[in-house]
This record gives sequence, structure tokens and C-alpha cells, in this order.
Amino acid sequence: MVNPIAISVKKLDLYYGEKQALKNIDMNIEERTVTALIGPSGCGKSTFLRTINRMNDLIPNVRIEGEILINETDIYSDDVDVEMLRKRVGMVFQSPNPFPKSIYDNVAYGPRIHGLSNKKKLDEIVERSLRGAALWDEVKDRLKDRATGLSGGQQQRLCIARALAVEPDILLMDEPTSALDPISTLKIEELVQELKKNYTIVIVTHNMQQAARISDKTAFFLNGDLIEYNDTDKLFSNPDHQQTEDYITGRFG
Ligand SMILES: Nc1ncnc2c1ncn2[C@@H]1O[C@H](COP(=O)(O)OP(=O)(O)OP(=O)(O)O)[C@@H](O)[C@H]1O
Repeated sequence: MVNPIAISVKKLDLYYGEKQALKNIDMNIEERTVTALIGPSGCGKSTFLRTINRMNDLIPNVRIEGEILINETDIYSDDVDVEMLRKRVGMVFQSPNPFPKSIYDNVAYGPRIHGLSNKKKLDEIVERSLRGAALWDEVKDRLKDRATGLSGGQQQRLCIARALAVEPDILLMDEPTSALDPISTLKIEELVQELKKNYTIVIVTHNMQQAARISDKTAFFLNGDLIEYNDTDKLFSNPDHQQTEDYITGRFG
């Protein structure tokens, strides 16, 4: 079954000053799928991920050419409201980064800055988001405790709950398990499988086994080029390109 396209990337180039970090990237990402971005350090995975919610806008001297269409709108056109874009395209980072606030306030943060103050509605959103991030049962009796007292794995699921609270369509994850122990990693991987029923997920990972376990499609980057974008099973068992083969068999990277 082919899902509708959630993100359509067309001839995307990105430069940091003179240096080109993404070269002519074309990619269609389907709704409600998990796409893994893999490749050696410095190949452009995180840069590419950040283009999808314009996080690179915050970096000086970045120049972007080409298009990224989300819901048929080019997110780089002048009239795009970047705050609204980031509401629809949430992001989870490598190290869990909860705010130094309570568990409740972390999750309620996004809805509050978007103007919601009704306590009952906020309570509902906090519960729904924490359930969605598979954290509710562990924290429901201590919502007023500081988030920084949670374990690393719980903090990362809290960050996922915080992202879910503003009801995004797309979730970007930049190596979300690299700072976590194996059990917390497994929980996040299971959660990703659950979340893809409702969200489109793009995840950067250094762990090829993780990409193979959790993604539907895998994109292999090398020196800013998208070398291969294929069904995950195909890419890891019978890739179309020699460079992919060399990378997944450990010949470089
Ligand atoms: N803020 C920046 N300013 C200048 N160059 C940058 C910046 N961020 C990344 N780069 C360069 O762009 C290239 C791609 O970096 P990027 O972080 O996207 O790679 P990556 O594949 O995510 O690497 P890693 O796996 O190590 O995180 C690298 O050459 C990097 O040095």
C-alpha cells in the first residue's frame, strides 16, 4: 500500500558559507512511515533532518535552494509562519533536554505558548501526550515533580510527550537513543513503532541495526549526496549501489 506523501523534497541544496553540505536531494516521504537517515559522521544527516522544520534558519550563513513541500506548501516560501511549521513538525534531540520545570509543565509548555490556559483542557493534553509517549503510568502520581529527576530514558519519552502535546503531523528525531541504555533504547524503539500509526517519523541513527529494526525506508547519505533511498529490507539485504553495500558491510564509516 502506498501512503500519501507527507514530505516532498525537491532538488535541495544547502550551503554553510562556501561549503555545500547537501547536494541536490530528492526524496518523497510517505505519511505514517518511519524513515531512517544513515551514513558516516559528517555526511549531512542532521543537516537534512533540520531542513524539514527549518531549524537551520537559526545558524548564520546557511543558504538553501530547492523546495520542501509539506501539505503542498513549500516550507521555504516567504509567507510561511515558522512557528506554525514547527508546531506541525516536532523535533526530539540526541540528549534528552527537558526544561527545568515540572513534568506537567514540560508537556503543557507548547499548548500554553500557543495560547491555551484552560486547566481541564491542559490536563487532558498532558495525560494524552504522556500516554502517547508511553510514560503516563510511570509518572501519573508525580506530575508536579521536576522533570530533571527522571531517568534518561524517561526524560527522552517526556521530550517526545512534549513534542506530541502540540499535535504535530511529523516527528523528527536526531539520534534519540544515542545517550540511552539498551532497555531505554528498546522502549523508544517500541514507541516509534506505535507512534507511526499516527505520525510520520524521520529519524537519524548511527546504529544500522536500529535502522533495520524500526524503519520502513532508509536513506543513505555520503558527503552530502543521497546515495540510496530504498525500502529498508532491500537496502540492507540487496542494495542498489556499491557505496551502500560498502557502508553497510562496514568497509568504511
Ligand atoms: N553549523 C554549522 N556550520 C558549518 N558547518 C556545519 C555546521 N553544521 C554542520 N556542518 C558541516 O556540514 C556537514 C554535515 O554535518 P551534519 O552534522 O549534518 O552531519 P551528520 O551526518 O549529522 O554527522 P554526525 O553523524 O557526526 O552527527 C559536516 O561537514 C559538518 O562539518
